[in-house]
Amino acid sequence: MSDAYIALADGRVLEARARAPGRTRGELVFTTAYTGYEESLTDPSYAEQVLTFSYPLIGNYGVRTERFESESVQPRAAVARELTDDVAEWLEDEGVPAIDHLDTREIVTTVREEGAMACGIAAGPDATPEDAVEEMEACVPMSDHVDIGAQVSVSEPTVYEGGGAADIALLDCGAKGSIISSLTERGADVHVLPYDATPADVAAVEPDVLFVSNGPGDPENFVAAHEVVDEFAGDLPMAGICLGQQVITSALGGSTEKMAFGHRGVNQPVKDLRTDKVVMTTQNHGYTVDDTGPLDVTQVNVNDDTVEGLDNEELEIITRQYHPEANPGPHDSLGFFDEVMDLAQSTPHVTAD
Ligand SMILES: NC(=O)CC[C@H](N)C(=O)O
Repeated sequence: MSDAYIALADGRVLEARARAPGRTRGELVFTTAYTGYEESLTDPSYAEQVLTFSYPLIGNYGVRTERFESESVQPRAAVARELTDDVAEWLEDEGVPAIDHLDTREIVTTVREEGAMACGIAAGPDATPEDAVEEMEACVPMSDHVDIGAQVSVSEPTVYEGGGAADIALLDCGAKGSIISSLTERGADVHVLPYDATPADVAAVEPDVLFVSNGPGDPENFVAAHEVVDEFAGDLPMAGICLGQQVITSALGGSTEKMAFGHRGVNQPVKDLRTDKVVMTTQNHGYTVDDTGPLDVTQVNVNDDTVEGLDNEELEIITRQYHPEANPGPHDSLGFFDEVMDLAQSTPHVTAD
């Protein structure tokens, strides 16, 4: 008798073992990362998703809060072939359902073939397959989570001091902690602003750079962030990571589209078109830039040619689709933050009036 079930939108229901009880639903995605489960499970970009680990053993070096990217577990549920007790207990304490002892290869191949899909999970002594199906049927498409930013953003402005070398206004659409620390470590004061900050809120911190963070869900739903980008383009240098790249691009007249199953892992090869150099990158996204608008493509994914880096020298904009801050993942692309610091030195400040 199983005590956990996962129902997929294609009609399949898989039996599993409950490791943290509960019922939930979300968009079923997978990561191929073989390390960094603490960082992935606390990455706000996973809100409203059910995260499957393709690597079979998750938790073999414990759980340490120093590695967390935010204060709570962000995916709706975790799925792995085998979760250690440390991870299972952490997820149970956080009230996040977790299941293991199922064929995660079947989930990965299904998502690869059919795309990210709705799923429902029921785990615990009284769980039934019907409960999981009921959850799956109540799951809404990711783009219907129109105010997803409210789940993951600060509600009040918060300043992280790094020494005053620059003032960076960071629109927190669900920022990973290591994006903030990558900037403070380079001397910047980071003014973290809510995802729905107004242009006046941004001007009030007199920033040298506007930085749009990573975040969950459909970038088109971050309407206020689009308005801020539109307002300051040309007057203030801008940088963005992942959702930040997507928001900046579409605010300037480009567009984004949903990918079949996205990129999630720590070994995605990215080629810089100006240097021909290839680096390994950390990724976690389900949308991609389609039309780049006024921005030039600087970097592409070696596997599928999707846009990984954009810039516009005149507008002083640089963006990345992958996660240069790593955490987890290779540190090949940390130099992006030095480029952001260079942008901060380049122009007169915007001042509040
Ligand atoms: N990590 C991110 O910022 C993800 C961006 C967006 N939610 C996507 O899935 O593409």
